[in-house]
Amino acid sequence: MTPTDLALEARGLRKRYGDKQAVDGLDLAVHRGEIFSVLGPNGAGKTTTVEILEGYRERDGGEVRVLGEDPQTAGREWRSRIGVVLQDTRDLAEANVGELVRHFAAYYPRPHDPEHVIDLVGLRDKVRTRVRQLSGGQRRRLDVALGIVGRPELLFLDEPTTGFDPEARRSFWDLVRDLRDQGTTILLTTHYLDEAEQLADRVAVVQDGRVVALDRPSELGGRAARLAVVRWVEDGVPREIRTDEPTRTVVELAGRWADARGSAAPLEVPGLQVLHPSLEDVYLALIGVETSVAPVVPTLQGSTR
Ligand SMILES: Nc1ncnc2c1ncn2[C@@H]1O[C@H](COP(=O)(O)OP(=O)(O)OP(=O)(O)O)[C@@H](O)[C@H]1O
Repeated sequence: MTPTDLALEARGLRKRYGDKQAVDGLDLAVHRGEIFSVLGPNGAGKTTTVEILEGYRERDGGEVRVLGEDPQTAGREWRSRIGVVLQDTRDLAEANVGELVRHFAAYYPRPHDPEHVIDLVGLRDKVRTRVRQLSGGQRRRLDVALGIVGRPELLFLDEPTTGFDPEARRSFWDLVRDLRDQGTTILLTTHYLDEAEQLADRVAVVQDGRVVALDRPSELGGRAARLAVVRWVEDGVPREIRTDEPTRTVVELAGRWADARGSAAPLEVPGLQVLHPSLEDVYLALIGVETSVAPVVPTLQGSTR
């Protein structure tokens, strides 16, 4: 991988607020053209990290390159190449949707057609509506429109679908995939595990200011974390086996169960269940939260949860 294949790279990133070490030696490398998701519990250091990468916050230590430049010293030309979905457009409450998107487009050298962007985010029928009259979900779509209208090479999406209804989330996901397919690199922070699973090419789990796991969503936590759990109840005692061959395990269990009871035909095994850990189960195990499927996961820090 050459440095130019990376849209952004952070090494040993550190940031402290008073006696709180919010970012504590964090490493991150995002390839050009990928959707990279950052997951982590409240207070893990995600927003601080993203704001440093966006150039809105100074770091205490570490190396950062975003589109080849240090965000702390990069100029206007660099800023026009990144897109940031603002959390809040309240200051602009009196403008209407169409005015605002056109106004933002004018700041960029190669913007998308504002009308096309308004269609893309599904706000065509709100084009003359003032910002303060939009619903929460419509406001987020407007935030996204403002983030992408400048045709950014790198787009930061911070919890973009908060307040969306299920249908709006799905159409937003399609929009994000389209942007990626057109070559936009996307850094997505989200609290929705299904969103990361649907969208992200790779996921980093951040806890206590460090990356504790990094992989494709389907591989996160490693093979052991993905083992199926076969459960049943024997003599009133719950039993379980972790296996990558749940079908064979169930067939063997059923055969043994019937044999032990002198039956030639299969018998129902009480409480039989086959469970597959979801990304959410793996994620919760990584950050140390117990769930009913609780897989065993190694973290990048060397410990096992
Ligand atoms: N301006 C600040 N001054 C002091 N402490 C701060 C400041 N900003 C963040 N912190 C603290 O730094 C830690 C990391 O916060 P940060 O907002 O980066 O986490 P986060 O992962 O984005 O959390 P959330 O998911 O809740 O948005 C938290 O303990 C937070 O209280």
